[in-house]
Amino acid sequence: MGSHHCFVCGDKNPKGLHVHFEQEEGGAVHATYQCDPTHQGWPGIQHGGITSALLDEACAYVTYFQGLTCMTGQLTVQFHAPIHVGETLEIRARPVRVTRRLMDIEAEIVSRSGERKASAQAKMVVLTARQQAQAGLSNP
Ligand SMILES: CCCCC/C=C\C/C=C\C/C=C\C/C=C\CCCC(=O)SCCNC(=O)CCNC(=O)[C@H](O)C(C)(C)COP(=O)(O)OP(=O)(O)OC[C@H]1O[C@@H](n2cnc3c(N)ncnc32)[C@H](O)[C@@H]1OP(=O)(O)O
Repeated sequence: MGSHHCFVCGDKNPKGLHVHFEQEEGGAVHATYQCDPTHQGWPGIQHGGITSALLDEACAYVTYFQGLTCMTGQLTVQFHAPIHVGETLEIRARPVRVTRRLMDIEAEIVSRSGERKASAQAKMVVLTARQQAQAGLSNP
């Protein structure tokens, strides 16, 4: 569990998505999520912002499980197919390149039947102690 009040994963956020991420060998993460009717954009279709938040969070969890304090510097999302209300989704992310200050991460969302719904590439910036303090994350 990251922050208890996180919109995507927080167990104490009454308006949150309550997604639980698990770690895999090699630094990858995964979670499942069922598309909720309150998160529609077009009728019956999940809002792209929710899809983006799920992908962003998966990328954040890759860094979190490695003990790093990061923020998303860049997130590029591709929406491949509509996500329908009620569909159960698998969310996955994995590190592809790691330097001292940056983690490049790829994430994707697939349906239970294996249809690729969305994918993303993130640049997660490893915060310096000063940046953590400036962001108010010194005692998260
Ligand atoms: C049990 C309880 C534990 C409690 C723990 C609590 C919390 C922790 C929890 C959870 C983790 C899990 C869940 C996640 C939580 C949140 C989820 C999603 C993540 C987000 O949603 S987070 C919000 C959105 N996010 C922002 O709000 C960032 C705003 N922004 C800034 O705060 C600065 O902009 C910053 C710091 C990003 C950069 O600072 P800066 O500009 O000073 O850059 P700096 O010198 O540090 O760069 C170093 C290297 O990153 C490269 N770089 C920099 N910026 C880049 C960019 N934009 N694109 C591509 N590359 C970039 C440079 O090029 C250089 O690369 P190189 O080393 O190769 O030269």
